[in-house]
Amino acid sequence: MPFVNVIRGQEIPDAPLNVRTPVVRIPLWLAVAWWCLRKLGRLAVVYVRYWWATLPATGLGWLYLEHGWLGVVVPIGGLALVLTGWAFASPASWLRFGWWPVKGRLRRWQYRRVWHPAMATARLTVSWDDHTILPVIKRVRCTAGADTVTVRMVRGQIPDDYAKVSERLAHTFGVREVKVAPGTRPDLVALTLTRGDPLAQLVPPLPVPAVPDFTRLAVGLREDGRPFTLRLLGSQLLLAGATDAGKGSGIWSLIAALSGGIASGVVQVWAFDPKGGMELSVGRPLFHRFACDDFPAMADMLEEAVKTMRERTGRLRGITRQHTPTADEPLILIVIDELANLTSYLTDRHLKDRIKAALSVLLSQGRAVGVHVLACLQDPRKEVLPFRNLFPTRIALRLSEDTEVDLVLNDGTRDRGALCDRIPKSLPGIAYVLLDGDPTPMRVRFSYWSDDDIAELAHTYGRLRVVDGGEVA
Ligand SMILES: Nc1ncnc2c1ncn2[C@@H]1O[C@H](COP(=O)(O)OP(=O)(O)OP(=O)(O)O)[C@@H](O)[C@H]1O
Repeated sequence: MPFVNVIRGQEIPDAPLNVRTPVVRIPLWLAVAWWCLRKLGRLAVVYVRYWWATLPATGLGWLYLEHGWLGVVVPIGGLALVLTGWAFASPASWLRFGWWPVKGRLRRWQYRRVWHPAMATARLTVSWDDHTILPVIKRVRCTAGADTVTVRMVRGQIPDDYAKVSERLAHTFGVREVKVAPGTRPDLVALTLTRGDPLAQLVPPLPVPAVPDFTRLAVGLREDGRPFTLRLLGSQLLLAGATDAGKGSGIWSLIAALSGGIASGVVQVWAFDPKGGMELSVGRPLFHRFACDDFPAMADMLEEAVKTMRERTGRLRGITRQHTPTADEPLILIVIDELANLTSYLTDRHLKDRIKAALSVLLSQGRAVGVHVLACLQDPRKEVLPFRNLFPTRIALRLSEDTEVDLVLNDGTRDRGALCDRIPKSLPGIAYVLLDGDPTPMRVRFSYWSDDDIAELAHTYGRLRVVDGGEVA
């Protein structure tokens, strides 16, 4: 026998406590009227929510009733003409204020249709107290080839929860890539869904500026369509990539961006090509110093750079915190094609220690006095750990394994979208980089300089020719 009877409409005489709820009889007309009212209310909500579609439709309906078909065709035709004129006259403003906002609304509707299953399969829904709580789409913004979906997270979630399932989300929404970044408020996360690939086409050599801007050297293209620029002032650069990943195009893009300065004497490039000169010897006239297989000469050159650096430091101490390159005191860029050849594979222990010591000093103290290093590395497991934090700018081309990505860039960067191990071999020169402290990695492609382009560059801008430490003017 139940102790308490709570069954609606029933009374159990021998139950000690009956809490039967009263039965209220509602007339049919009232139930129908209530149902109609609710449906009308929902319709009004939809009408207001989708005002951008419902208001024009209402206007057109009114015009049709007042003036017949002509009343509909004339305004639509007129509007189409005005929009076409706008698109031709000012494509940028048409995209920004005309097409992309409309596309954003359509896309928002598309994402909402599949949102619940997408969140459920990615385990981003939260079940609590018999309810399933979904993240909410706040806004969708479209740009060329990418949509940025701002999502209000469920309480207790963090952006990294979304980053961890970014690959799954990309497949669910049928896009090439999903990148995750914290939103403008702590409860928001921004998902950037990239569709097409603006980097699939080869990036041709960029124009060489006569006076290089050391804070913005254009070396390629970003996936958002903007130029990929590198800051050399105050930085040291590490370029990691597997065999044939395109380290050469990274080196040559940077040297090309500096060539105007090489010609005027404001920049000196000291090139180390420990793989026998295969990569860099084409551009020899551009280099102030060049060494390819003479390791003692390389150690001497590095120690000479340290000496120059120390002299400058002594002179500039207390005067300025950042050296300004001039023809009398040029910016020195030390380019090392394969760092591990100097620091790991070298069998002469004494030589190796000399090189390592000089490099450590240059990397830690050189950037303030205009002595910079661009080091390439094929296998990040070899030398990246002792040196990694001495390179403020790290660029990862195609890598062999997913674990290498966080080794080169920062911990957690692969989860945030730097899929270097997924870059196809057919797309050399594509890389991921962290720009200006932004935790979301940017996908970029270096411009491609063929041997002929490099030879022409060297012919136009080259000044000195130096072989294995011996200077040839
Ligand atoms: N940015 C680029 N765009 C298109 N093709 C490129 C680009 N960079 C390199 N390539 C092509 O990819 C191939 C390998 O390039 P590269 O020699 O620069 O790779 P790498 O990483 O230096 O290789 P290695 O480790 O063997 O020195 C070359 O055939 C080159 O033509």
